[in-house]
Amino acid sequence: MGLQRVQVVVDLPLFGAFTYLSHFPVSPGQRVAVPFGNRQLCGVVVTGIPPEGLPDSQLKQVEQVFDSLPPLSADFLALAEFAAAYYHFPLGQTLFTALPTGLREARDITPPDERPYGLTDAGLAAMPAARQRARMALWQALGDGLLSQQQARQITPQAGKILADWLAEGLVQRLEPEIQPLELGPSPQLNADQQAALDALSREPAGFQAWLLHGITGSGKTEVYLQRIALCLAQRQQVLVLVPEINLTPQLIERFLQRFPASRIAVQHSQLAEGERLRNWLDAWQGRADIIIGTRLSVFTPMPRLGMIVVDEEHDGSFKQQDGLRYHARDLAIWRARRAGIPIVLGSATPSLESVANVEAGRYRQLKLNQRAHGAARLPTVRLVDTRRAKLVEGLSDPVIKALSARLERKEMSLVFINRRGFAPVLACTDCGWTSGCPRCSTRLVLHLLERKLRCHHCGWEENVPHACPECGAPDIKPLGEGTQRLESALGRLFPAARILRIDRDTTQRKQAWDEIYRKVHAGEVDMLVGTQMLAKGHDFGTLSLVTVLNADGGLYSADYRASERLFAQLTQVAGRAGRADAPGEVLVQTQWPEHPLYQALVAHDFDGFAASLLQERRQAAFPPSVYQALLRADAPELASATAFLTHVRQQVQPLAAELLISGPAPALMVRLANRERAQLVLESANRQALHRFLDQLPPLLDAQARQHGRGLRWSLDIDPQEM
Ligand SMILES: Nc1ncnc2c1ncn2[C@@H]1O[C@H](COP(=O)(O)OP(=O)(O)OP(=O)(O)O)[C@@H](O)[C@H]1O
Ligand SMILES: [Zn+2]
Repeated sequence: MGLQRVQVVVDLPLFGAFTYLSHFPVSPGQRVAVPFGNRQLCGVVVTGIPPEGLPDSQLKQVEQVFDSLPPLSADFLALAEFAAAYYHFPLGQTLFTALPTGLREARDITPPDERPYGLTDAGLAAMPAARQRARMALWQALGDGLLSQQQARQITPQAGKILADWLAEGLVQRLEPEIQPLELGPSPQLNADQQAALDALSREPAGFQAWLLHGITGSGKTEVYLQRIALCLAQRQQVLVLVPEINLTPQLIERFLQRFPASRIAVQHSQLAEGERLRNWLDAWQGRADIIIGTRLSVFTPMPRLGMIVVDEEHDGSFKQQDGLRYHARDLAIWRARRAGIPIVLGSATPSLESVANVEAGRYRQLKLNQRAHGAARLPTVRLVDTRRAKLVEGLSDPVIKALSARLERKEMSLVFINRRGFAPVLACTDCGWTSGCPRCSTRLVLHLLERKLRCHHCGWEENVPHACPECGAPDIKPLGEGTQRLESALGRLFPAARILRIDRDTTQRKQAWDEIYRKVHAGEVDMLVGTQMLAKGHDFGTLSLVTVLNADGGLYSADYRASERLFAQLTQVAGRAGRADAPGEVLVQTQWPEHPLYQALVAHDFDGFAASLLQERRQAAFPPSVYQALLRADAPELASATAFLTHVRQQVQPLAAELLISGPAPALMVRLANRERAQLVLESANRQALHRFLDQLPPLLDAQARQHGRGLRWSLDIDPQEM
C-alpha cells in the first residue's frame, strides 16, 4: 500500500480540513493521531477530495490510526457536517463537540467485548476433572446456556482467567448475545385522546413525519410516547428521547425501566462521569442500547437501528446551546429524522411559536390531548389578584395569604412561585401603564440604572431616563419585576408553623438533590414549596392544590420579544403543577395588569388563541419565526472596540447583504460578562437561503477584520438566537 492523501479535521477553531499523508489504509470517520504544529492531536478523517498542487514532501504524515473501533458512521458524519454548515462553525470543533470526551483524545479506545461465552463442540467434550471445582462449575453452567463475563464471575471469581485459557484452547467461543424478547411492564388504559394520538402515530406508513403532540399539562403525553416506543422496540428499533436538562430525573428513568424491564436503556447528559458516558455512547452506536434518554448533546449519539425520535417539552430553552457550537437539539433532531426517514414526535403543553407556525404551514402534523389523564383531575382554576389597589404584606396580597393559610389548615401543599429570572428591567408607569418603548423598533428600552440611560438592544438607540411619565406626567415610574429575594424568609415570618422547602439553582446543585426533594414531598414533609422557574418544569408533585405567582409582570413588557411567549409557557407549566391528583387545583396570580391579554389567556387556558395573537404580532413586527435571524456577537475588554469592529464589518458586508436587514451594532442585553464587554449585529431575512448564503462568506472576512482589531477581540455567530 502506497501513500494515501487524506483530509483530517482537528478540535481547533479553524475552518476547513487539513491534508495529511497516510501509510495506513483509512476511511472517513476513522480517528487518527496527527502532528499539528509541535503537538500531536486527535483528528478525524472526513470525506472530501484533498486539494491538488501540494507536493508530498510538504505534507505531514498520519502517525497512528485508532482502529479498535470501526470508523464513525456516515450518518454521524453527515449530521456533524450539516450542523457545521448550518451553524457556521468549524467542522472539526463541531465533530469533537458531538463526541464523548473519551473519543476526543489521541488514544485508542478498546471497547469491552460484551459478547457472552458458549462452549464449542471441543469444549463440550472436554469435561474438567471433578476436583477442579471452579472449572467444573463453570463448565456445567456453560452447558446450560450462554454466560456473560459478569454471570461467569458470579459462579467463580477465577472465571476471567479460566475463560481466557479456554478461549485460547478453542474450548469456548464468544457469540452474539441472544435477543431478549420485549417485555412490557403494566400500563394504564389510554383515554380517548391518548388512544387517538397513539393510533395516528402508529398508523402511518414508515418514513419521515414530524408530529407535534400538543397536550395540556398532565394529559399523559409521556404515556403516549411509552406506548409508541413499545411498537418500535417490538420491531427491534432503537429510540432516542431528548428531554430538557431539568427533566432528566430518576423518576423519568424509573418510569422507562418499569415499562421496558428487559430493554437496555442508556442515559446521556453532560454531568455523567466520563467513563459511563463513553460506555453508553458505545452501547448506542453498536446497537446494544435500545433506548437513549438524554439532554441536548445526545442528539448526536449514533444509533444504527434508530426508529423514532421523541423531543419532550420541545419549547424548552435548554435545547439550545449558548456557547461554542450554538446548536438547537430539536432542530438537529428534525434534520436527523428526515435523513433517517423516521417519525419524530415533539411534545409540549406550550409548544414554541416556531412549531405552531410549522403546523400552520403543514410541515408538522398536530395531535391534541385536551384532558388530564389521571382519573378526575382537571385543569386548575386560575384567578388574578389586582395589586394596584391592594395592600401588600411582605409582597403578598390578602387573597394569597388567605389561600395559603387555608391550605395549611387542610394539610395540602402549596407552591409559591417567584420569577427571579433576569427579565431585563424595563421602565413602567404605575398610573397609566406606559412602558419605555424604542422609537425605532418594536421592542422595549432597557434600563441601565448606573448610567441612568434607556437603551435599545436591537438597534442601539439610547436616551436619558425620564423623571416623570412621558404619557401622563405621573412621577411614579419604576422598573418592573423587582424585589422578591426575601420572599422565603417573609413566608417564614407569616407562617411560622409551615414547613417550607426552597427550590432553586443553589438548592438543586447536588446530585441527589431532586431525589431528596421528591422524597420529602411524597412523605408529606412539606407544606410550601418556594421556588424559581425550575419548579415550572414537568414535575409531578401529586397533592399540590395551590400555586401562587407573585411577580410575573416583569416578563410582560420585556425588551426581549420572546419574553411573553416564555412567560406564558412558564406560567402555564407552573399552574399545571396544581390539581394533578384528586384535590382540585387553584392558581392565584398577583399582577398590576390583570387586563393584559396574556393573563386573560392564562385564565381561559387558551394557548391556541394566545399563540395565534403572538404569531400575528411577530409577523407584523417582522420577528422570528416570520423572519430568520443570526446574531454576530463581538466581545472585547471594552465595549468601544467591540462596537468599532462591528461597525467596520457592517460597512464591509453591506454590499453583500441583498435581501438582508442588518441592525446595530447595539450592546448585548448583558453588556459586561466576565470582564468583557459585548455588542452585536442582528442579521435577518425573510429568506433563509439568502441569509445562509450571506453567512457562508462571513467567517474568513471576520477573522481578517478581527486580526486588524487586535488580540483582545473575539467574535461568534449565533444562528436562530434565543437570547438577544
Ligand atoms: N390513561 C391514563 N390513565 C390513568 N393515568 C394516566 C394515564 N395516562 C397517564 N396517566 C398518569 O397521569 C399522570 C400524568 O401523565 P404524564 O406524566 O404522562 O403527563 P404529561 O402530559 O407528560 O405531563 P406534563 O407535561 O404535565 O408533565 C401520570 O401520573 C401518569 O401516570
Ligand atoms: Zn431600537
